[in-house]
Amino acid sequence: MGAATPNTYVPTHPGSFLVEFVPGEYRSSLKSLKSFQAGETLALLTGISKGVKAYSSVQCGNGPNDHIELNSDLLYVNHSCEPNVAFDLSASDRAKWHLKALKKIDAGDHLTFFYPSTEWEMSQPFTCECRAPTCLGTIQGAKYLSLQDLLARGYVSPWIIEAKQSQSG
Ligand SMILES: C[S@@+](CC[C@H](N)C(=O)[O-])C[C@H]1O[C@@H](n2cnc3c(N)ncnc32)[C@H](O)[C@@H]1O
Repeated sequence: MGAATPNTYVPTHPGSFLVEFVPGEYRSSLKSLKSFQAGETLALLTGISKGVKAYSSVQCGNGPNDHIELNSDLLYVNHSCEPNVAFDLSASDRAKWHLKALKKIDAGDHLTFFYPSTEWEMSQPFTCECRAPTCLGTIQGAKYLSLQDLLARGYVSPWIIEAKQSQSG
């Protein structure tokens, strides 16, 4: 699925999430239409496919081909340095991969995840506009952050924790 446009948009999770389209490159975002408790699963990652590293991919391991495309509105989950959701791809069974709440989410909240929690070295680094008090500025991937900075965001993929431990060891 390529990026949607406002004219052709059909929600992939009707009743749960809605893309808010903003003119300009990469300005759009995903809003929750429902409330969720911390720890709750917002959605299973159905419809994913293998991909190559891209602005739209999510990394699922340290192999060269360990990138997936979400093929859904979850593409529009922006980054925040104080995120409210995480992509948990830790299960060996892909059917269990899911988006989970890191804190209480109210209907109307925008969904954000901490991109370095899954991305080692991003294809498209950017200057973060999350405005969180603990904003890290430039977001390039886990390779460029300390394990402490990663763990402070509530969730990090287990393979990234291992890679950071080997990097510093
Ligand atoms: C997977 S897309 C997320 C959806 C994107 N906002 C869009 O409209 O297509 C990732 C891109 O969105 C932008 N982005 C996401 N979070 C951001 C943030 N906190 N600050 C600035 N840009 C961000 C960056 O350009 C990033 O490469």
